[in-house]
Amino acid sequence: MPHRPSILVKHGHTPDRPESVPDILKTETRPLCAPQPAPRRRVGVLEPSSRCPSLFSPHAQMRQYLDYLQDILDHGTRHEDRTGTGTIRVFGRQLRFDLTEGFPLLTTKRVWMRGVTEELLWFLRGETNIQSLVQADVSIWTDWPLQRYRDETGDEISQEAFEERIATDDAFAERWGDLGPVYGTQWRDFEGPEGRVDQIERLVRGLRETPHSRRHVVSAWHPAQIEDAALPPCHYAFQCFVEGEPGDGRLSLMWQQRSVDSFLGLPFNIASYALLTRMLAQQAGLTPHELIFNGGDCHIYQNHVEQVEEQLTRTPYDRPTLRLRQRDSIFEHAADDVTIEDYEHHPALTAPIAV
Ligand SMILES: Nc1nc(=O)c2c([nH]1)NC[C@@H]1CN(c3ccc(C(=O)N[C@@H](CCC(=O)O)C(=O)O)cc3)CN21
Ligand SMILES: O=c1ccn([C@H]2C[C@H](O)[C@@H](COP(=O)(O)O)O2)c(=O)[nH]1
Repeated sequence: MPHRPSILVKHGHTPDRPESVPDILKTETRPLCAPQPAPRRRVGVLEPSSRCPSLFSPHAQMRQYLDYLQDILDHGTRHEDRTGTGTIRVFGRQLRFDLTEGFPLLTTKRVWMRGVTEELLWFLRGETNIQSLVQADVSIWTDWPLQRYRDETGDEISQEAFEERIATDDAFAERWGDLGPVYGTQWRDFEGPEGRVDQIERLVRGLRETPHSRRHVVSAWHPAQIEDAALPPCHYAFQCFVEGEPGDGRLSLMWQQRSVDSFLGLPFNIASYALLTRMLAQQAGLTPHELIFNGGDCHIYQNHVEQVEEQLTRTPYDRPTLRLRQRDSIFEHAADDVTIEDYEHHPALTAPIAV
C-alpha cells in the first residue's frame, strides 16, 4: 500500500533561537510606500531607482508579509467558504520581493523548503499523480486525489475498502493519486487545437532567444479542463520580464493567484516561485531580480487566526541564502540541487489544512 503519512506530521527539527532584534526593527512599522521625493530617472540604466523604498531593506520586505496578514485581519470580511471552514478575506493584494537580497523564505515560522522543492520539481516533471511526491515523503497533496475513497466507477467507498483495494489490486494502486490536469499537465503538456504545448520548454527558449519579449507568459488555467482537475489551479499564471543585455541581464517574475491560503499556502508559493525564478535565470544566463505576487481572494482561514496572531508578535530574522546546483536543463534538477543556508527561523507553527 502506498505510504500516505499525515500532512500534519512535522518534518525536521526546529531549534528555538535566541531573540536578537536589530535596532532598525524595534521601531513601529512604517507604511510600506510612504511618499518619497521623486527619484531622478536615468533611462536604460539598471538602477533600482524607481522602486518602492521599502524594497531596499530585506527586513522590511519580510515584514510586508506580516503587514499583509494584519491588513486581512483589520479589513477582511468573514465569509463561509467551499471547505466549510470559514475565512476572513480581502480582494486584490500585491507583495514584492527583491531577489538580489537573500532568499524570501519566511523566518517568522519554519517553512519546509524540501517540501517546496519536491513540489516544484514534480510540476516541472509534468506529473499530476502524487505517488512520486508521497514516495519522497511529501504529503502536502494527499487530501486531493480524484479517486480518494472512490472505486474506478467513481462511486464512493469507505476508507477501509479503498485501502484494501490498494493493498490487493496492483492496477488500482498504480492509478491511485491522480489529480487530473493540474499544474504538471498545464505547464508541460497544455492541450491545444494544434497539439500539445510544453510551456516551460518554450519559456526557457524564449528567455534565451528573445529575452525582451513581452510574451513570456505561462498559463495553468485551461478553461476547458477546470472541471476535470481535483483542484483548479490557485496560482494560475506567471510572466517573466528581462532587463539589460545578455551577460548583464536580470530576470523578474510575477505570478497571479486567484485564491490564497495566506498562512499555509502563501509562504510555500513565495518560496516556490523564488526558486523557479532562480532556475529560469540560471538557464538563461540572467540574474534574479524581483518577485511579485498578485493575489485575488486573499484569505486567512478562521482556524488559522491564532497562529497568525502568534506570528504577528515575531520579528523577522535575516533572510537565508539559497544555493542551486547548475544543470544543463531545467528538467534535470534533483531535490538535493537545492540547499538553504543560514536559515534562522522562529519555531514551526502547525495548522489544519482546509480541504
Ligand atoms: N486549503 C489549502 N491551502 C493550500 O495552501 C493548498 C491547498 N488547500 N490545496 C492544494 C495545495 C497543497 N498545499 C499545501 C498543503 C499543505 C501545506 C502544509 O501543511 N504545510 C505545513 C508543513 C507541512 C509539512 O511539514 O509536512 C506548514 O506548516 O507549512 C502547505 C501547502 C498548497 N495548497
Ligand atoms: O498553491 C496553492 C494552492 C492552494 N491554495 C489554497 C487557496 C484556497 O484556500 C484553497 C483552494 O480552494 P478554492 O476553493 O479552490 O479557492 O487552496 C493556496 O493558497 N496555494
